[in-house]
Amino acid sequence: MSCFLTCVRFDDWTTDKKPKITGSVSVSGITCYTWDDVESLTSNFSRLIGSGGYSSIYLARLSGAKKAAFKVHVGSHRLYQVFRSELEILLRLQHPHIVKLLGYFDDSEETGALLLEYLPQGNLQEKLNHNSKQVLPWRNRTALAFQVAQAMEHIHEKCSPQIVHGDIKSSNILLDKNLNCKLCDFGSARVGFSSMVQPSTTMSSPRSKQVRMIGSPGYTDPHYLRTGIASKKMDMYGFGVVVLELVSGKEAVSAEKGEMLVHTAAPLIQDICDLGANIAEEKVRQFLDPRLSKDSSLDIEEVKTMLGVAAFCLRSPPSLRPSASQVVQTLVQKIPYLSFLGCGKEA
Ligand SMILES: Nc1ncnc2c1ncn2[C@@H]1O[C@H](COP(=O)(O)OP(=O)(O)OP(=O)(O)O)[C@@H](O)[C@H]1O
Repeated sequence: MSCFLTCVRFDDWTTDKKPKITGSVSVSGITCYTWDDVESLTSNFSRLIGSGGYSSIYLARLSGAKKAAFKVHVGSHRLYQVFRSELEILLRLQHPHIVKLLGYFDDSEETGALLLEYLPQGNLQEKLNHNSKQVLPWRNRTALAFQVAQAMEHIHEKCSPQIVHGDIKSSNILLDKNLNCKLCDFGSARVGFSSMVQPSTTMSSPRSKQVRMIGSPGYTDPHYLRTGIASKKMDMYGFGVVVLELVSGKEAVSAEKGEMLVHTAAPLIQDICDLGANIAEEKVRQFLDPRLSKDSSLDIEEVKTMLGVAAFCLRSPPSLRPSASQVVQTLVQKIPYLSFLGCGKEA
């Protein structure tokens, strides 16, 4: 098999931001594969493990029986551009709670594939689903909120140039065997100043060139829908919805009634904003995932903290929302065990 053809290093960026091919040995651990390799590692695409609007994700088996996931974008230049954009961003990112890029295939025209570390427990949306065999314990839910906030703090504040994810939602949060998480799907992400550019061409003239709107139903910041301006605060909004899902166990958009969780939670969110920790326990319990009633780790004050975080993240105008690092600080101050879970420090 003709793997390990080329390598890409973080310091090998050319001015047009395309990864520069530097040799035949993979030094940084990020490998460029051939299409034959993609076919062979996925056993001819025999096991589909996920799919989205832009790609299909297949199980790949590396040497030594190590598993990985090949995220394949095939068939159009538009999908290819989504692939390129995600590749360029993942090449910059290294964080314990962001999915790791292991390699890629790129035909430079219309097909691309990202080889990602494999997360065996699927995504958070599936795990919270009522048909899931396992009920996610309360302590894991607080830890997941904390870990996602840390990943967002990294992309928003600690890396340069800063990155807006653009599609924070529970199906973009992948779980490992210990129920720790990694943020994935940077296909909608915006880097640096590009995140602040208003796509006025789409909004003003239907004839003009289409600019792709980002985000997913139930998670999209109303301010972004109105203005088209992608910002860190739109990520905070999506995070607020994810925290509501973690507390309630409900979907962002109910499959049965089509109701949005932000709407059903609105009266409670208002009470939290008005009363803070003085909110009646009864109201909090009514919103709480009923499957947590027997969970001995449940602490109602922690539930109030999580709801407080969600309420602040969902505020309008966006300038009233906290930053990711403020969320990280609040969670660790109010839920002290989070700092002892081993997820408080970057690896
Ligand atoms: N590394 C991985 N390990 C395990 N499962 C994965 C991995 N990457 C993706 N998946 C599965 O595939 C699903 C879709 O992945 P992803 O969101 O990256 O695709 P997409 O085409 O960008 O989707 P979207 O329509 O949300 O933009 C995930 O929700 C998850 O269930």
